[in-house]
Amino acid sequence: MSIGKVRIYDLSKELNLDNRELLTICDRLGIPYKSHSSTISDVDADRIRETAKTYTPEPTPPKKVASPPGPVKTNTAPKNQQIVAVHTQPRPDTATASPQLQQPPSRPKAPVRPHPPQQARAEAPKPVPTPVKPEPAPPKPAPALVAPPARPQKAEKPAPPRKESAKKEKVADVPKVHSQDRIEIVRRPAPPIKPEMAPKPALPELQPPPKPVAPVLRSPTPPKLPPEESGIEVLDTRTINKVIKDRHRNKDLEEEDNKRKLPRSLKPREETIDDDDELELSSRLVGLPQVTVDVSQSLQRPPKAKPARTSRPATPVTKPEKHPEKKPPRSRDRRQETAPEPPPERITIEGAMSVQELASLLRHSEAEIIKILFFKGIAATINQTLEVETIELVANELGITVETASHSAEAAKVTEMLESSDLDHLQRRPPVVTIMGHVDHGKTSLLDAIRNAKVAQGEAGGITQHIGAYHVDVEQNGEKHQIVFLDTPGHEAFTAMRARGARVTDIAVLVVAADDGVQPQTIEAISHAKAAKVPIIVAINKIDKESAQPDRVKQELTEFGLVPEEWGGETIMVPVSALQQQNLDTLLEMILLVAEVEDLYANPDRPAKGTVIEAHLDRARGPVATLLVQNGTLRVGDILVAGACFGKVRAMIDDRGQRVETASPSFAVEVLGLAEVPAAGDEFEVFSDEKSARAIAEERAAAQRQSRLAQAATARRVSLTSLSDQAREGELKELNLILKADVQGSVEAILAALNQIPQDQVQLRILLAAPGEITETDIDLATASNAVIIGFNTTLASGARQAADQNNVDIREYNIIYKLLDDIQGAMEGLLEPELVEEDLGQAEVRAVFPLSKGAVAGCYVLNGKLVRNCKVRVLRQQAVVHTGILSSLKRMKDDVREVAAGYECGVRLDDFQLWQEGDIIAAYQTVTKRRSLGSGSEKT
Ligand SMILES: Nc1nc2c(ncn2[C@@H]2O[C@H](COP(=O)(O)OP(=O)(O)OP(=O)(O)O)[C@@H](O)[C@H]2O)c(=O)[nH]1
Repeated sequence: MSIGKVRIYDLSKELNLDNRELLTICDRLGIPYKSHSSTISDVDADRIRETAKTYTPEPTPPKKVASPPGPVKTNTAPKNQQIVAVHTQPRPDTATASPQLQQPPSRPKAPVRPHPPQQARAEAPKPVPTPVKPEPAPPKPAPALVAPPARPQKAEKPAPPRKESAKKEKVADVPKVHSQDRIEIVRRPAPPIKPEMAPKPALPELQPPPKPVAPVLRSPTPPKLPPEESGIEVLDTRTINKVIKDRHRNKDLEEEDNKRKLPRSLKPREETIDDDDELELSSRLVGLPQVTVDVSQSLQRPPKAKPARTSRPATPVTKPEKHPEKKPPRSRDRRQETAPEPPPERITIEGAMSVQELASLLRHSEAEIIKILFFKGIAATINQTLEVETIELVANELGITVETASHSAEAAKVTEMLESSDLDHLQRRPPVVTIMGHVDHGKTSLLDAIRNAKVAQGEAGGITQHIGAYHVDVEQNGEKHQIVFLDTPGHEAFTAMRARGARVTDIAVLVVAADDGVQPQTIEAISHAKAAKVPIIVAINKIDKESAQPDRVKQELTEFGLVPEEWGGETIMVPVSALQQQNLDTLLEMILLVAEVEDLYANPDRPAKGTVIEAHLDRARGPVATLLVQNGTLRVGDILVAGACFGKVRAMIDDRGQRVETASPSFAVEVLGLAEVPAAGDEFEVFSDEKSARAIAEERAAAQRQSRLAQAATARRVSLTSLSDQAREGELKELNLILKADVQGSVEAILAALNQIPQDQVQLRILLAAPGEITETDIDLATASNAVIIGFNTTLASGARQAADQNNVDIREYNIIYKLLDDIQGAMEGLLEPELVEEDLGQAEVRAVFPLSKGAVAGCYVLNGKLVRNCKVRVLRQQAVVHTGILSSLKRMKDDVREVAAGYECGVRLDDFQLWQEGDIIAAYQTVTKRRSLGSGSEKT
């Protein structure tokens, strides 16, 4: 590809052609490109301009859609824009919470449509800019079709008889093959990516019968993603940190950096033990005291006991999905004979597995696994069951990434919101965008700047705590578009929520501060977006700063597969300043551009389906859930099931605080009327029949209860077995916790933050972590397992307080996460045995000895410090300790005194020592307790 200077997209605007047409010309001229956001050289651009002069647009290309232009249509007419946007200004009185839906490639019924569009085009003044949305067609039955004037550009080249030649490779045949209805969907520019796909590319989706399934809704993942994204790359923090370190180590060698494509740590480590070592190790290990742990209980497990996982009882052994290869032989002898297969880069597991199974999965010897465990302080045998955390520990050591099946499924989840029956009613929907990035890189500011509102203020703890959703209206080329932003929080603690954010996202905007570059959460965000196959647009923020180095950021991003367009890559990178509102229009334009490539359709004419973005219990209003409608239209009065919660929509409030009656695809609304608080990430669906809705909700609730019981049982078992383990361990302590919070997001945030607390000396056990009130059941669990209950922004159910008092259960309530973390850390430190430390008080020299009838008194001179009655003393004679005891009597002259300071004389008598000699030194000291800290050694109290 030539190092472009002109973006195809811009050229299409210049020539008044639509992107697809321009791509067709590119194909004809043999100019390579990947998408209409690709750039091409000036020379190629000139060739295109030349060709464009004689270019004849496709006859029927149902191309654009935009239903009848009139953007403000009300629900009346043929459902075009019916779902009136919730725009700021002339909000349709009835309140219809819906971003504008554009009749998708309006699937007209009339196969004959070629004419209308044609005319439309002909009439449509080419003026690229905006207006002139052909009013012409409106009256016609299939206005939508005619409307396409959305892209007036074409008009210009009307004359030349619509030669199919031009477009034939791509869309041309389309209309013929398929029922006219589907044409538009197909027209998506995605296919152009590969010229070979020319002959009716994505058409299959359009076929009426075969349900197109998810691909339509969720981005089929065009070219946006970098090359190696073939596999899902979810990097854990350790790997990320490694990568960062690597990168910084080589910071100054930028050229080398350039060459380095994949961070070393992402590749499997080569470090293997030779056979000899292995043998030796094996034999050594065989003799190891069987101090083994029930590793499944993981008491010995060093640090981080990912509590989140606790919730899911480790299921029996699992297999990697991605390693179809046969298991390597297990016997050690045979193992040594076999040529080792290259270890995998990542494995996927579903739960615990034995050392033997893990070895086979990792393609390393059992001895090596055992060795690694051994050096981590875990003595394990070949048949020992390892928990997920332990497996991760081993795999990390080997440079292998571990994914839990559920995790990867979640990340890569394609929400199949569309059904085949929707095909005939598809309309374009606004893109749902998530803003991701490292802490303080300006996510909130950017969102603020874009929607011109204040969000950053008043966030408890100074950080965004909950996911919200907002939409903005963007006018482009005279057309009104909408973009829905999910407001994802930026603090590291909310990683889990952010990951979820990517799940319902069509496009991820990755914010990277130009003065700070790629940071751990930047990389996490990249891997989450890649895993979810969501296209990434990079916003290089804070370019107003003097220290901004946008090129450096680009350079750093290339290491993670994001190569800027201007460097020949495919990633759109827009330098912006949220603070000075610089370049925001370009960013929005790019979002719309990418959105156009994605197939973002939904059928508003059906009952709603979507995802719970957030939910909490409001004291006044009851359960409140923020629902993102992904298909269909949600209406007040609808009966729905969200996760295991049944509900009837009592009221809906949009992101601007307005009550609305309906919410259409891509729109998020706060819904009142649920019976319980669903979990964020739960899917919801509207049912026509209350009875079946209730039945489904109950069924799911029962399943949840079941797993909760299992979870509690597991927790109890853990607690019991821990007794023996702890006894063996001697040092290890644990703090059992039950965590209840207002919303799932908080739960996850807190769990993630707790994970950061060092746990090598005191381990945290989260017996239960769930949103909701603190109930008597929680108290029971706490009583049974000697746990402390932590409540975050939540309340106590009736009877809970009394039960807690009766059972002496400690309930701690918080509303600021940092305070909670401090307390937990304090409590953990409190569990460490305090250390007794000696503190010198002073020294005195014996200058005379006065025998008494009973014993003797030493006449002393205090050299330094002081002597204190009842303090501890050592009697030193020629630097050797001749006695240690308590200073039982201390006199000045004849008076008993409490202490004598340096420079004074005094009489000292010890109960159990009389053999004083002149010249003896009395060293006085006291012992004090010092609190040990979790991090390192000890710290004074
Ligand atoms: N100079 C400059 N400062 C910016 C810009 N954008 C954001 N900031 C500043 O960067 C800091 C962090 O901005 P936020 O928007 O809170 O960052 P965030 O990524 O949302 O932070 P978290 O919510 O904590 O993850 C604030 O002090 C902003 O004023 C920018 O374009 N230029």
